Parts: sequence; C-alpha cells; structure tokens
Amino acid sequence: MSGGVAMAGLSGEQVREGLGRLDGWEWDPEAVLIHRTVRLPDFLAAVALVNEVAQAAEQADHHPDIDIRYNTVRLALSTHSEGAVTDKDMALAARVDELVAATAQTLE
Ligand SMILES: C[C@H](O)[C@H](O)[C@H]1CNC2=NC(N)=NC(=O)C2=N1
Repeated sequence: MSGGVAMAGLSGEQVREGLGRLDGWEWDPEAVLIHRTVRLPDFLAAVALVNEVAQAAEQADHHPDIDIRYNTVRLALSTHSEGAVTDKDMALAARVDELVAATAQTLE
C-alpha cells in the first residue's frame, strides 16, 4: 500500500457502534450518510453554529451537507470519495457534538 491513510467504508455494525458514542446522530443506510438535526433559538444562532461547523470542516478537510431552516440545522456526513460512511465522518460528527454541547442554548 502506498502512503496516506486508508479510509475504508465502515460496516453497518461499525456505523452502529460509532453512533453509540455520538449524540443524536442517525444512520440512513439508503442515503449512505449519518445525520443530526439541532434546533436553536433563532436563525442567527443557527448560522453561528454552522460557522463553527464550517471551521471544523475546513480543519478536517471534510465537509458536511448543511441545511438551515430558520432555527433548525440539519447536518449530514458521508465520504463521497468512498461512497460510504467512514471514520472521517465519525470524527467530524464527534467534533460537531462538542460544538453543539458548547453552544449557549439549544432547544429540544
Ligand atoms: C480533496 C479533498 O480532500 C476532498 O475533495 C474531500 C473534501 N471534503 C470532503 N467531504 C466529504 N464529506 N466527502 C469527501 O469525500 C470529501 N472529499
């Protein structure tokens, strides 16, 4: 094998195991992604969270699909180059969880 980090798609069991260590993420095996939805007090708070996620994404060179609807942010992670959910998705999801946990206020 040449240099670089192997980034194999995770098995269903591995994805489930990973989700057990995350907060609020769900797996969509048909869409080949994991997703989490966060509700915030208002639109600007939603945009602020997305800005923090954007910084983390740039650092990781891994980028979620992001949907903002007023105060609700849906994040989806998949490794497009692999056509699979990988450890890169799990790692960024864990980072997102930290950012959400550090957010002043989230709504149920
Ligand atoms: C060159 C660069 O590393 C790739 O294009 C990265 C960028 N961000 C990415 N993000 C996601 N979610 N999947 C990818 O396969 C991916 N590829």
